[in-house]
Amino acid sequence: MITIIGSGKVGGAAALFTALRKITDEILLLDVVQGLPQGEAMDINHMLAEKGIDVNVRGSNDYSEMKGSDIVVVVAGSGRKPGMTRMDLLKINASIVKGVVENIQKHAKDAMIIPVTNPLDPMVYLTYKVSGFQKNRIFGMGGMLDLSRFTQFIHESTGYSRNSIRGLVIGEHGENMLPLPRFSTVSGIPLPSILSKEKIEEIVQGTRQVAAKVIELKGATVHAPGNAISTIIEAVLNDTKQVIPVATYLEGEYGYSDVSIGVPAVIGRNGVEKIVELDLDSNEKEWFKKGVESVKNAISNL
Ligand SMILES: NC(=O)c1ccc[n+]([C@@H]2O[C@H](COP(=O)([O-])OP(=O)(O)OC[C@H]3O[C@@H](n4cnc5c(N)ncnc54)[C@H](O)[C@@H]3O)[C@@H](O)[C@H]2O)c1
Ligand SMILES: O=C(O)C[C@H](O)C(=O)O
Repeated sequence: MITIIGSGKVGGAAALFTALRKITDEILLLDVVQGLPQGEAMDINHMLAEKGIDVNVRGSNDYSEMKGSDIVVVVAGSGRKPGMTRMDLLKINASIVKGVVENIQKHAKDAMIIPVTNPLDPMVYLTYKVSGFQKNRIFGMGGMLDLSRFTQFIHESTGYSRNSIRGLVIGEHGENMLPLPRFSTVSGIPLPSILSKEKIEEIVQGTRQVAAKVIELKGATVHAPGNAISTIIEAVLNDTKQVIPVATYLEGEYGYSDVSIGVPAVIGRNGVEKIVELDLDSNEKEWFKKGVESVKNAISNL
C-alpha cells in the first residue's frame, strides 16, 4: 500500500502515474481538505475502470488510515508563485511537514518516506530528524525530476531519441542544482563530444530555470513531478536497483555530513541501498558545495 499525503496537483498526479504502473494494489490519498482526496480518488478510479486496471485508490482525511503503508509520499504544503525561489517556502512548509511526519511516525512506523514538499533538501533533513527512521528509508524526489528536464533539453538539442539518453543531475533541488554533462551520454557517447561548450552551458542553465518558467506559464509543475515520484516508488516495490538521484542524508559521502542533498543512489526494496560517489572536477565540486551551504543555511533556520 502506498500513501500520498497532500492530494493537490502533484499528489493527484503521483497517484495517477503510480496506479498506471500497476505496481501496488492500493493507493491512499490523504489531505486536510474535506472531500478533496475522496473526489480525486473517485476520478482516478473512474479512469482505471475504463482501462481495466485493478488498483484501488481511496481518499481520506484520517491519518490513522495510513497504517500498513510500504511507502508514504509527503507532498503536502504550498508551492512557490512566480518570482519566488523554493527556499522562500521554508518556514511555511516546515511546520506542515513536521506535523505530517509526526503522524507517519505514529501510524506507519515501518514505512519508507519520499519527501517531495519544497524546499526539498531541508525537508528531507527535517523528515529524517523528526521521524528518527534509518536514513536509507528516507529519500526525497527532486533530482529525478531535474533529470527528466535535462533529458528533454538534450533531446531537443541533439534530435536523438529520449530513450538513448542517460543523464545525471545531483546537488540541491534549487538554485544550485548540478546537471552533470560529463556523466551524461547519448547512446554511450559522452555529451561533451556531441554538443558545444556553449550549448551545454545553455541547457545546464535551462535545466536550473525551467521549473520557474512552467510555474510562470501554468501556475505549477504537475505531470513531470507526479511521474518522477512513481518512478522512485516502482524502483522500491520492484526492487529494480535503478540508480536514481535522490535527496538523502549524507554521512561523509562527497565530503559532507549532517546534511541532506541530491546524490545518485541505488534504489531497491531497502530504499537507498548504496550512494554512488562520482569523481567530480573542481567546477562540479564548487556547485555541489554551494548547494550544501544553501541547504545547511536553511537547516540552521528550521
Ligand atoms: N520536489 C519536487 O521536485 C517538487 C515538484 C513539484 C512540487 N513540489 C512541491 O510539492 C508541494 C505541493 O505542490 P502542489 O502543486 O501539489 O500543491 P497543491 O497546493 O496543489 O497541493 C498541496 C496539498 O497539500 C495539502 N495539505 C496542506 N497541509 C496538509 C497537511 N498538514 N496534511 C495533509 N495535506 C495537507 C493541501 O490541502 C493541498 O491539497 C509544494 O511544496 C511544491 O513546491 C516539489
Ligand atoms: O519548481 C518548483 O517550485 C516545483 C518543483 O520543485 C519543480 O522543480 O517542479
